[in-house]
Amino acid sequence: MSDGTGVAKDPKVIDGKAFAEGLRAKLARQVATLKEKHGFVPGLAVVLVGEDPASKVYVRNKGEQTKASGMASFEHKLDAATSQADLLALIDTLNKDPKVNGILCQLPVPKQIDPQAIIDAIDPDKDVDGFHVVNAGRLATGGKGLVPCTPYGCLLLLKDRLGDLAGKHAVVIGRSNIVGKPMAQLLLNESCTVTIAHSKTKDLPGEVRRADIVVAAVGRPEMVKGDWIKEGAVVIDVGINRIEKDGKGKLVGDVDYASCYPKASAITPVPGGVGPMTIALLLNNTLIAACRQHKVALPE
Ligand SMILES: Nc1nc(=O)c2c([nH]1)NC[C@@H]1CN(c3ccc(C(=O)N[C@@H](CCC(=O)O)C(=O)O)cc3)C=[N+]21
Repeated sequence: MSDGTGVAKDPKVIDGKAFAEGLRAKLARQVATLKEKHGFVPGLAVVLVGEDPASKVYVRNKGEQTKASGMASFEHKLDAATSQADLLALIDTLNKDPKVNGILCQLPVPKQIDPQAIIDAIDPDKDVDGFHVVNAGRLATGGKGLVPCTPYGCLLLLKDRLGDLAGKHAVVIGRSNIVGKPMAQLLLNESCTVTIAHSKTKDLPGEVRRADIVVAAVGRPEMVKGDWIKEGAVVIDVGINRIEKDGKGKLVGDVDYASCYPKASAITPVPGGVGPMTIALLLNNTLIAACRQHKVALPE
């Protein structure tokens, strides 16, 4: 396979960037269809309070991609000293605005604000992060909700590689509400046998060695080592860690790529793996939310 640069692509490497580009091209066509047939475009509101470095990268990429897909982007950049009451008032306005179909408040928020209060305040039907308890409950009970973007993106990459996931043993490392828990739910819904490992897991390398699918979402740079990986396993790296290496800033995942690569049958790189998928699925969730709010079918 070639990407036009003359450099052959490594088939072992799961190209999340290319997959996300394909998704976004499809989204742009769907958005165009909605505009033509139904006279509306999906709208996404992103709220950023203060300046978190990880959120800034995310906001920059997202803003460009929202507009490129033909959707409406509403950015609200608030001062780091914003009170919880003021933020809740903005969320209330966005909940009531019919042009806003999706709302995302960047996390983390400054310490005077309780993130749970913000998540609880967002209309579940506009909760494109899928963090609201109603959406977590729908995912857990097989209902029609909005699925958190990062695990959703990981699932699409896995299904693209493996097809049917039924019966696979999946080990999810990390138990956050944002990635680990919803990832485990999604894999369970695909009939995987799922283990959720975490900081208190007794023999983490031993647990990971049994996995056909490894999803690493702990936020610890290069923690998962090659000798933990069963020959032929598929490795999905959710981590985005900025580290200093040889005096330079570098982006690494939760997986020690160099040692895991030879063992895996497929592996996601950082950057260019799961990260771009998160944004593509955010736009996809916005499209889904908009279609439901307008009571029209999702275009082909
Ligand atoms: N309510 C909320 N929802 C989120 O989903 C959320 C959030 N808050 N706060 C911040 C984190 C971070 N996050 C990223 C998503 C994509 C990339 C991404 O596109 N990464 C690229 C580029 C990375 C780079 O070049 O720095 C890659 O991995 O290839 C990064 C980071 C979403 N977050």
